[in-house]
Amino acid sequence: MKAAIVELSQLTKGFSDGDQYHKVLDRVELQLLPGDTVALQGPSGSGKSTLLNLIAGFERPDSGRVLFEQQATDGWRDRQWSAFRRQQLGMVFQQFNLLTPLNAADNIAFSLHLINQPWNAWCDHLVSRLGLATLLERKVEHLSGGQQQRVAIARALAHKPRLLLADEPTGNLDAAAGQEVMALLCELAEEAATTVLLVTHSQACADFMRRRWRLELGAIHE
Ligand SMILES: Nc1ncnc2c1ncn2[C@@H]1O[C@H](COP(=O)(O)OP(=O)(O)OP(=O)(O)O)[C@@H](O)[C@H]1O
Repeated sequence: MKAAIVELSQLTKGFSDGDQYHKVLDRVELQLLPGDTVALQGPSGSGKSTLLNLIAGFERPDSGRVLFEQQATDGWRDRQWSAFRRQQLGMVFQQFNLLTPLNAADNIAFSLHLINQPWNAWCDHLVSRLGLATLLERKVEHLSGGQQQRVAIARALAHKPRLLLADEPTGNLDAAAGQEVMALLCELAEEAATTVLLVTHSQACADFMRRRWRLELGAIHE
């Protein structure tokens, strides 16, 4: 059996609201294997984004562990989390989260700039497959939602990360644009050998993934 890219072990996380503690994740166990594509679904407020935030290091667990490629992250400082995100992680969000003063090309090059790498043949391939060749000089705020999400996918995969976290990537798109974005995301993640964990409320979107998990009452069910 291949070693997990990400493993959550007995992971518990909750939030305090006044003097009430509200447990969101309760001793969650999961493993994402190399090449996995997984849809994470569940009711609103069940903790899907919280789980992604724990894997990305934006939140810290109350107890339990996040392991990345068998390395425990418990002792990581902010600097190590930043390096991990720059080098190993790609992220795609519902709201695109592009750098709006910049054009499409500079947004895509941004991930490479953070690790001191130049634009390369893989970036040209991403641009070509995502249909962005004629849009590279355009400010991203002047692009349509579908075009912006295609730029976001190129940015997320430009450095061939080990793991792609996608949070409702089609949430702001119509059905046709959503299907197109999902097909490209899957194709390019596979070419980059990137493991995908995708949060979605859309069954059509989840159907693009090979595995499906449901998060409910703090626990994951496959
Ligand atoms: N930083 C925070 N402080 C306090 N409570 C939080 C925080 N982040 C999340 N929560 C709470 O944790 C619970 C899970 O939130 P989360 O956003 O992870 O759910 P979700 O499954 O992604 O929901 P949705 O599908 O609606 O996006 C919610 O009750 C939310 O209010």
